[in-house]
Amino acid sequence: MRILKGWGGAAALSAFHQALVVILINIPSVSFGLALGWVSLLSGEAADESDKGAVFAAVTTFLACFVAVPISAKIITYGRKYAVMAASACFVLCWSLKLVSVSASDGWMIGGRLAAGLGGTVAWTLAPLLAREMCSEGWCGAAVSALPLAHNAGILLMYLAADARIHHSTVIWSCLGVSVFHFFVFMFIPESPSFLAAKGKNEEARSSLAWLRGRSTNSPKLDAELKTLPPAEKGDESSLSRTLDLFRDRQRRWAFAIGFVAVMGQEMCGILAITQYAERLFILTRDRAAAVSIASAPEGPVLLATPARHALILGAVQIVASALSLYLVERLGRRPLIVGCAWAVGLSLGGAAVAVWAGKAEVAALAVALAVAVDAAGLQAAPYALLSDMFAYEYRGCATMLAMAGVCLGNSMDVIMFPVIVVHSGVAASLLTAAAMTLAYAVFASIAVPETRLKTPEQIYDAICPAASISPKLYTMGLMEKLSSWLGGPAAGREITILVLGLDHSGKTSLLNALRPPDRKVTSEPTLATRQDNFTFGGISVVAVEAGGARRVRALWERQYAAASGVLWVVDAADALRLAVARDEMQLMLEHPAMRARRLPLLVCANKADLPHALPPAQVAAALGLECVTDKPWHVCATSAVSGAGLTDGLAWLTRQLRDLHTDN
Ligand SMILES: Nc1nc2c(ncn2[C@@H]2O[C@H](COP(=O)(O)OP(=O)(O)OP(=O)(O)O)[C@@H](O)[C@H]2O)c(=O)[nH]1
Ligand SMILES: [Mg+2]
Repeated sequence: MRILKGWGGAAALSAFHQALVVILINIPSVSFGLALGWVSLLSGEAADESDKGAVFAAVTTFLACFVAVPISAKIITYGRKYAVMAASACFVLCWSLKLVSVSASDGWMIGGRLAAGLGGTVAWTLAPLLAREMCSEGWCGAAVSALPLAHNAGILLMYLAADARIHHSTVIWSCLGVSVFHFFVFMFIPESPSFLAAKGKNEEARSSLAWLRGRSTNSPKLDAELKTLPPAEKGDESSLSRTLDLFRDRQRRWAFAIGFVAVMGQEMCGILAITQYAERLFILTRDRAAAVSIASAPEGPVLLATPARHALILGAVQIVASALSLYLVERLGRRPLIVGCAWAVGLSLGGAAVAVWAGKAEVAALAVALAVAVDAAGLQAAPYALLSDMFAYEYRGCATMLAMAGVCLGNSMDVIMFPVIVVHSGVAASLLTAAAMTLAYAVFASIAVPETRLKTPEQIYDAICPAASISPKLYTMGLMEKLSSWLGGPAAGREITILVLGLDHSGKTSLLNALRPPDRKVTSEPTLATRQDNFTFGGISVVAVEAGGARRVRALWERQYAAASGVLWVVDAADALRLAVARDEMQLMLEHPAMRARRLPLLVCANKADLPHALPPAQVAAALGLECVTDKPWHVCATSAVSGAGLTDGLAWLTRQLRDLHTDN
């Protein structure tokens, strides 16, 4: 630890702790991969069974998942940590039963599969939730995407064990050892800070966050992130009422529908079956090729390797690509990855189908390998990141649970449908079906899937389906995207007054100008008294009252205080010398009798962030003494009125706060 602290300070320690947590929360997913690999043809359990037996084995495992979804929903209400441990406990049971089944009847084996299904579902529902809650912004997409990587690693490990002909009981004992070890190690990992904050355990949340971010518990640097944690939940709301609440809001409903189809659809597209039944596919491909080539070339077809090795190569390709997806999902974003990969996988599978028809075994193998690689590099992981981005803490759990039920359904259909098509209509038909389904998914993704990386749920909802009160004619302004829209007159519903304050020359008029369509922009002369404008942010009608910041007109600010529901405080982040003046003015404003002890959201724009010497938001917050502001929710964002950058995030925060105030009152 000391080495890490010396080498890169808190950042290195934080990266180490977060990586450790991501690995540990995904160990049960590795175990699930191992269990599925064990069920597959290569590893033994179903090796002596007929086609029907192998399908039955996989279906038993997946059907157990349906039972596990409501169980998972219940366990996570007691704690994320206990749920991860429960997942490992299921795998301890699974491997123990499989150990008994080596020398006993099939009943034990089926029990083992059910336990794997239960543990696997708990692991799959928890890993994206926990990764999102424990990792910092900018890393959590990659952390969520580690789930398919862990799953693929489990399958590959089992394939390797089978290829190396390791004895069955040695394999089972090793798997059992991993689950037991994980169960005990996880006891020492802190609980999710979001979960603790939602339970009102703020001190524990602080310690947990401090450990995750590699800082001491009294570090002021934790304050900003602590403010983003969910507030303490009121009462014991059941999962069912939370789920009903999820569907009550039109925007959330749409977001869920898109996330659900994105997650379930990619599971249904056939890659699982194609990898799980890879060996069988390659045998059939080889036989088909042999039949064609016997007629034309007596020496037989050229094959890259044995069918079992083909499956192993596929597993290796998949794992490398899954590792790459961790980088791509943060670098490229969710949408380009989902859309691009869906088209590429669909076309590769179509190519593979044609190659099988033409009897080109090697081309088919390469096309399938390409499809598997592209699928693992993006299509498998990115929908999970998309789904977890779409919901705030309170709905993320039930949205993930419901999506997991869809995943179980998708997987079950996958493992039932594709082998049946292979047996009745041939490999080419099954590849063609998978290609058609993936291409249909690609069309859906191209039309419906939004970009969600580094966006708040409100921003995502506004991109998917603007709130009813927003004019359908949205004004799009470069990076501003669809967040803000201009309405000529007051929108329907209650209007909320936001004061736009700050020293002269800080950029108040320019920032509001960035939200106006070209024909409504005002000249950026110093504002003399006040200027009033109507805007709609995220469905809320806002009257923005901008007051001139020159010294002689600051005395007029207080006339506006009583009507204010929120404050947008603009500072020139590139003018360090005047920050002290801005601080004093802000203190005066906050201590005014009409403002003191009122729970008004305070959004501070650290403006002119485009200038080279602009201070980052954390330094602006420190210079303004924001840590002493305890009676108002506050947030600092770096903005540039020139490009509009940063304004979207800040306004989304303000909108969320205003919406909360609006619903509380
Ligand atoms: N580079 C850069 N310049 C900015 C930015 N925002 C505002 N400016 C410039 O700063 C100057 C002052 O901007 P205004 O928007 O008029 O400032 P104000 O806060 O409204 O000033 P008062 O009305 O006098 O209180 C103008 O020349 C703007 O072009 C920014 O984000 N980046
Ligand atoms: Mg002005």
